[in-house]
Amino acid sequence: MNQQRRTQGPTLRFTKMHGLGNDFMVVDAISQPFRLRPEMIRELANRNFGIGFDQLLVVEPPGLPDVDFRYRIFNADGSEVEQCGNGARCFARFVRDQRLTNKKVIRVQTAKGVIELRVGRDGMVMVNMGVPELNPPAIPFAADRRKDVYTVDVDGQTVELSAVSMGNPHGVLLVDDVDSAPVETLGPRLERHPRFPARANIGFLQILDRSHARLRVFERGSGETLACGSGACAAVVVGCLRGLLDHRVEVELRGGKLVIEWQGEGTPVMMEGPATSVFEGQLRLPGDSGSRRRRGSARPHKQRP
Ligand SMILES: N[C@@H](CCC[C@H](N)C(=O)O)C(=O)O
Repeated sequence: MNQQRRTQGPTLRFTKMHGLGNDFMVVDAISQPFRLRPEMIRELANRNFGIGFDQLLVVEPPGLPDVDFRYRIFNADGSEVEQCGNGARCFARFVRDQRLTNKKVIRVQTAKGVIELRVGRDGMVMVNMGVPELNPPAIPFAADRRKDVYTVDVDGQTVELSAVSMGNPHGVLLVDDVDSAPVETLGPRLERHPRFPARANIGFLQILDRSHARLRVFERGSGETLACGSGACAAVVVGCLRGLLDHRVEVELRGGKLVIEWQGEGTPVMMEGPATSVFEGQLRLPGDSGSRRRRGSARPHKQRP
């Protein structure tokens, strides 16, 4: 019995959430100790053998003055990344649901700077996603000068795309119809294309009219997701720069709709959308003895409007 206790490590409380079907395991690392290795994150992200999620979000105390929290993001493949739009909305809902703050405007430190989140009365969350970066080395994207559209060679096939960073790197391709777009074939090749030295999220954008678009995103480190918030912001920036979209656009993703606003170069992109809690759970992590067995329990989450 004692032996068994020693092989089981500490328990970890978490909340399963999603933003339009882009799903997350969210961990409060303020009130409980938390450190996971990349292989453990991959195991937990597995949809058959683990909890299953696109990203892990970790809430930590702030490391800067005038900031409420620090928020870290890990893809399903265990890589730590700079930005997550849907995650930011879920983060805002999480810190209020868990009573870590009662503020309506929350300032959060991410790996790429501070973002501001505003929780509305209707439960919708508005995120200031910051000013998009279009300078190739800063994205990072390999090009000798900045252009709105780049030509990229993918195994002998010429592909036209735009490149932008929303804190994280995005490539955006215009397509006639997202349903038949080559997301599964071109997505992974472009994600790891040498011209994106830090890899990239690849969006396939269909323009419906000047204020409506459809989008599918093959995400870096997670594969195609039902929605990508930073991808929707990047797509609207690209659509505006190419003169195809107005300043306020409803973007339809596979999991639902986001409203994105961008007033043009040098201004921040605003994103508005929902954040949903699904259930709360508890895991027993493997102990130091190397036992890889996990035990868990979960209870459905009561929704607040
Ligand atoms: N789902 C996210 C983006 C998550 C990070 C991304 N996969 C990356 O590697 O940059 C969103 O809603 O923005």
